[in-house]
Parts: sequence; structure tokens; C-alpha cells
Amino acid sequence: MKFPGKRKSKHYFPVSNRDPLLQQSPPESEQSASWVVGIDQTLVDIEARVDDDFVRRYGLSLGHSLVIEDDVAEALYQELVRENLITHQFAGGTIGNTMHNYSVLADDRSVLLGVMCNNIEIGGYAYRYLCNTSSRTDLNYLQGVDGAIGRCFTLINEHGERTFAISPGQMNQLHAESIPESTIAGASALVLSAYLVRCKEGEPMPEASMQAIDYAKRYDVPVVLTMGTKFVVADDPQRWQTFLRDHVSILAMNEEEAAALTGIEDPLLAADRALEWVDLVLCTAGPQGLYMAAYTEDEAKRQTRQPLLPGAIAEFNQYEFSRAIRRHECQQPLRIYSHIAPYMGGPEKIMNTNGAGDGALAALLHDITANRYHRAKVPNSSKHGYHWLTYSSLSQVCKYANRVSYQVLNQHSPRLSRGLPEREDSLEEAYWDR
Ligand SMILES: Nc1ncnc2c1ncn2[C@@H]1O[C@H](COP(=O)(O)OP(=O)(O)O)[C@@H](O)[C@H]1O
Ligand SMILES: Nc1nc2c(ncn2[C@@H]2O[C@H](COP(=O)(O)O)[C@@H](O)[C@H]2O)c(=O)[nH]1
Repeated sequence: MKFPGKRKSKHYFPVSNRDPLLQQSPPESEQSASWVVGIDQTLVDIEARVDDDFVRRYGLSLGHSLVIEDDVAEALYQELVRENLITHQFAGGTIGNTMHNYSVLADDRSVLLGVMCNNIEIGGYAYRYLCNTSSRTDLNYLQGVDGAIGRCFTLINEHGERTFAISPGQMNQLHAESIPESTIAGASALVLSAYLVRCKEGEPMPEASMQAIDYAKRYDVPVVLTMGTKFVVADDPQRWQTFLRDHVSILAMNEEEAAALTGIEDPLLAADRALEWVDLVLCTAGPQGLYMAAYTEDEAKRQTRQPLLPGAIAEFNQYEFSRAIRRHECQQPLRIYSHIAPYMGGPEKIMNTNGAGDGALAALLHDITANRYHRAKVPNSSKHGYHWLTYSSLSQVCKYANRVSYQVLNQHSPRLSRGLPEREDSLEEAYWDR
């Protein structure tokens, strides 16, 4: 486990081999002590530059992610090839991206559950998917299928707006029997997306996801849900609110999804509303940066040393230096909030916004898993007087998530090609004040 950042003395976690305390503990086994599990629809992103007429001609709707039939997909693909419009092809899928990015950041194991072709052709989509996934992402539990994985046509117009057309192939054929109970039991988090319910009648993916949620609840593993797109939420916000309350601990969304879910446009107020259902909220807001909202133990709250921020909740960041805890672990829960503007004001030139939110979530997962790892290694540390959810304060997690989003915006693929540069590892240094 690579820690989310080198710490000043008060937070310092000894990861160096020379540390005598660590030398007392048994050597790390090949199999990592901490991991996250995600379920996804196995998808390859096929990115192309198109005009709005193209989007209309194929019955798509600008800015939406829609599922298309095989014949439409074939015609669309043939036109992209004929007109030479394809610019990039990457492994994709919102949770696949998150697991990959987590493994790159933590230099540690994530487990991806989903389907994979039984017969893989060199150069084919399945082959590309595997080649473009971190070697730290454990793919041993993928379920074989006879047929193709999914394709996500990512159509980008002249204003940079993305329209997704999903050709599902066999991506929703994951069965409940393919969900490994013990792998979920030992995980730091189970990560799902709202896309998993977007299936045809009778497809097994929703049941497989519910099986995974049941296991997670059985072993008190936090369930993380990312909203995917506002259109999935907008179909039935009430149903999602109930789903969150019944099954989810951590919610990741952008401000549009937040508005669709809660009916509240202000991301801070929407995140606050969502705390009625979940323990922690990550709400990205494009050029506005990102918000987090969570619970802390009142007795252990910590005052911020940053300027107090105005907003719909006055001075909302007052206790952002506190660590997050799940509500049911609190004696006296206190709501805490934090916000950060885009790192360095955002990149000079955004290469691609694809996956910026997934990147932020990967950083949050890294912090949560680091906390569990530290608790297992140094259980009597003063850092574990309470059963915290995060290793760092809400403010630190915001910085880290924001930094990772910036990295994704600076490259074409939604998947990080490398970790953050070493010299930036300290999240508390003046670096952040530049
Ligand atoms: N136009 C932008 N300028 C600066 N930063 C941006 C911009 N768009 C996104 N970001 C950064 O990326 C993060 C995630 O972006 P967002 O578009 O909200 O995610 P999603 O991919 O889930 O829609 C934001 O919190 C912000 O830090
Ligand atoms: N599992 C699914 N992933 C999907 C679907 N439609 C799009 N996507 C993936 O999202 C990311 C981009 O993420 P974003 O947070 O920037 O919107 C991209 O890589 C797509 O593969 C879907 O229906 N299911």
C-alpha cells in the first residue's frame, strides 16, 4: 500500500522498511492485505469527433448515455470507420476506470467483477481491455462469456460535449453465482454504479449486484455508489433515494446528478440532503471544483485552519479538518463539509473530461483503504481511537481527489497512465498554496 501522501510528523505513517515497528510485523504476503472490489459492465470506449447531426441521425440525444441496438451500433461504427472519425480507443466503464485508477494510485490490489470473452483475439476489444488495465487490478474473478464485451461510443462535438452510445454485447450477463463472497468480505469497499440496473428484462446483472450488496452488508463493508449519468437518476429519483438509504454508505456524483437526485441545484445543499441517506458524499462540480460532506464524531471534531467559506450553509467548512466516520459508528454525529476549487485553476487545456469524476472517487477509495490498512497494521495507534472511515481529514481527501481529477483532465484516457509525481506526494506542503 502506497499511502495517499507523505505526512508531517503528526500524521506520519511509517512505511519505510527501516522502521523498527514495521520490522516486528510479519512481511507482507504476495496477496495484498487491503483491496477494493468493483462491479462493472465491461466496456471499451471508442472515442470519435462528430457533429450534432451525426448524434441526431442515430437517434441519440446530446449529452446522454443511451443503450443502442446491435444494428444501429454496426451502422454507426461503420460510418465512424468510413469517415475516419475515430480518435482513440481505450478500456472504459465507469467502475473499471475507478478500479484501474485506484490500483495505479495505491500501487495495490483492486478486484474487478464483470464479464470477459472466453475466446480472446489478439488486437480485439477484449484484448485491448485487458492490455489497458493495471496489472494490480485482479481480473481472476471475471466471468467468461461466449460473445463480445460492450462498446461505448464516446461521441464528442465541437464544444467538447460528450454523448455516449452503448452497444452492450454481453456486458450485462454477470450472474450472482460469479460473485465471490470471501473477496467482498475482506474488502475495504464494494463499488457499484447506477448504470448496473440499466439492463434488458431478464439480464442477470442487477441480481448479481444485489448479491454483492448482500455480502457487503453481511461483513459491514461500505457500499459505494457512483451515479453515472443524471438521466439514469432522473428516471426515478425517489427510487434512488430509497436505494441509497437501504444499501449505500458512500455516494459519488456530479452536480447534475445531485440535482436530479435531490431536486436541489446547489451542490453543497444537495450533498447535505444526501447525508440523510448515506454516510459520506463526494460531489464534483466541474469548473467549480468539488464538495464533500460526511459525519464526524462531535467529541473529536477539528476546527479548520483555512478561511471559513461562505455558501448556502454559512461557514460550512468549519470542521473540515475532521476525519469522516460512518453515522452508525458515531455517539454524537456531526455533519462536516469541505470544498476545493479546481487544482491550479484547472489545466490550461483540458484534453478530455472523460473520467475526471471517476478519478476523484479513486482517490477517496485510496484514502479509505489506507485507513483500513493502517488499522490492521497498527491497531493501537492513536489514529484509531474511533472507528474512522477515512485516514485523512475531509479537507485532505478533497485536495487529493481534486489533484487526481486534474491529472485525468490533462490526458486523453479516463485511466491514469501513471501515479502522481513523487515530489507532490505531500498534501500539506506549500505546493498546494501555489
Ligand atoms: N472545466 C473545468 N475546469 C477546471 N476543473 C475542472 C473542469 N471540469 C472538471 N474539473 C475538475 O474535475 C473534477 C471532476 O469533474 P466533473 O466534470 O464534475 O466530473 P464528472 O466526470 O463526474 O462529470 C472537478 O471536481 C474539477 O476538479
Ligand atoms: N459501466 C458503464 N460505464 C459507462 C456507461 N456509459 C458511459 N460509461 C463510462 O463512463 C466513463 C466516463 O465517465 P464520466 O464520469 O466522465 O462520465 C467512460 O469511460 C465510459 O466507458 C454505461 O452505460 N455503463
